[in-house]
Order: sequence, then structure tokens, then C-alpha cells
Amino acid sequence: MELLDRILEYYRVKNPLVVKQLFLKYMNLVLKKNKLFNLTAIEDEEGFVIKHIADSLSLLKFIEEEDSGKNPVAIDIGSGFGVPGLVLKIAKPSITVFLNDSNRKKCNFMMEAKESLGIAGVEVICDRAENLGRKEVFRERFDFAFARAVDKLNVLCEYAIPLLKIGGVFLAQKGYDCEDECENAKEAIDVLGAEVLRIEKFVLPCSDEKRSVIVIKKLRQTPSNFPRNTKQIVKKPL
Ligand SMILES: C[S@@+](CC[C@H](N)C(=O)[O-])C[C@H]1O[C@@H](n2cnc3c(N)ncnc32)[C@H](O)[C@@H]1O
Repeated sequence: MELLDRILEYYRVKNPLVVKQLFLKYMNLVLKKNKLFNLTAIEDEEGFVIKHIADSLSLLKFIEEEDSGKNPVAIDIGSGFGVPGLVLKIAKPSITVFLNDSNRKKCNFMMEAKESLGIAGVEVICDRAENLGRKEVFRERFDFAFARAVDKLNVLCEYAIPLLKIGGVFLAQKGYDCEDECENAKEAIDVLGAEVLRIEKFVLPCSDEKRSVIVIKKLRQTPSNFPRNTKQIVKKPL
């Protein structure tokens, strides 16, 4: 598939022949399973390559900018069928990725995909992200957190920031116009111990799809009363 070759070249993905085969296998698995239960509204291969693969790979440059040279550990919150976490893992095998979703069927699919692709260094965790943030084994453990299409930024930050180490980075994937959402989350970000480094806007390659990534860095320990439980988060978002 020529479009996929161009996307891999654009993002300078290493071992493109191997990675391409894994992406084709992953795409076929998702599109096949999608006929049985709803994973994605995108059913055509070109749409899949741009809106799922290229969109996920757009995070590579942010990871490379912030990566201290050690093998980073990342969590993808509300990963669904593995986007962006599993896609990034395929392109950059040195990352250890925890794919998190609260939906059991989606987690089962991610387990199936991981097995079928034969990828090590991927864990699937079926729970709500706010529950993970209160468990010692996950709290302040991650170098990176990712989230795409999960919730508003102020709510997402209460999920993501407690999970980050100090110095860790949350990459929130958003649509082009995200300034108001970002402004609305500023207080939450500060209370949780982080700050917005920047908002980067771009167009995905081989398309006119506009996107933003909000780059948020954790500076201090998150106060122990966060994350609150689901009921409180929903009733009174930060
Ligand atoms: C619209 S889907 C997006 C999936 C994927 N990130 C993507 O971009 O295609 C949102 C996902 O977030 C999950 N989710 C929502 N709230 C969550 C929470 N608090 N913790 C973990 N997963 C959550 C849902 O189960 C769902 O699979």
C-alpha cells in the first residue's frame, strides 16, 4: 500500500518493511473485528492509514523531543482498539506501552491484537484510569501519557497527571481549535502539579486533516487527594 509507505517515510519510521507488515496485519484485524462489534467509524483502508496510523505517529516527534534516552514507559488512556498506544509501539519498539481502557470488550480486542502481532512490551489494563491513579503500582510511574478522543482536557488531566512521574509528559491529541478547552483546564493542570508547555498545530501528511497536540509537563507531585473517584469527577470536574 503506497499511502502507508509515504506515511512511514514522512515520520522516518525505522525498519519500514517490518513495520508496514505489522500495520497491515493490525488494520486487517481491526477492520475484520469491526464487522462484529463497533471499534471505529472508519471502515476504509485509506481513512484508517491517515486517521488512525498517521494521527498516532504524529506523537513520535514529541516523544523523541522529551525522551531522555532511556526506554520510556507510556500509558495510553482510553486506548479503545489501540490508538494511539499500540500504533506507536509498532513504530517505536523501545517504548513499553500500557494500553488502558475501561471497556472489557475493547481490552479483549487489544489483547488479541497484541498476541496476534507477537509484540512484547505491551500490557493491557482494563480499569478506569482514575482508579489506576490511586494504586501505588501505577501512580507516578509513567514517562508519557497519551489520550485521544476520551474526554475534555480538564477531566483527562485528572486521569493522566497522577500517573506521570515528575518530569513526565502528557500528550493530549485534540482537534485544531482547542484553545478554549486548554484555557478551561489551566487551573486543573496547576492543581495537579503540571503546566502546559505548548500547543502544536499541524496537518496530517497526505491529507488535509488538521490536528493539535497539547504538551503538558508534570513539575511537582500530585496532591494525594487526586484523582478523585468517578462520581466526584463527573459531578464536579476540576
Ligand atoms: C471514543 S473512544 C477513543 C478510543 C481511541 N483512543 C481512539 O482514539 O480511537 C474512548 C475510549 O475511552 C474509554 N474510556 C472512557 N473513559 C475512560 C476512563 N475513565 N478510563 C479508561 N478508559 C476510558 C472508553 O471505554 C472508550 O474505549
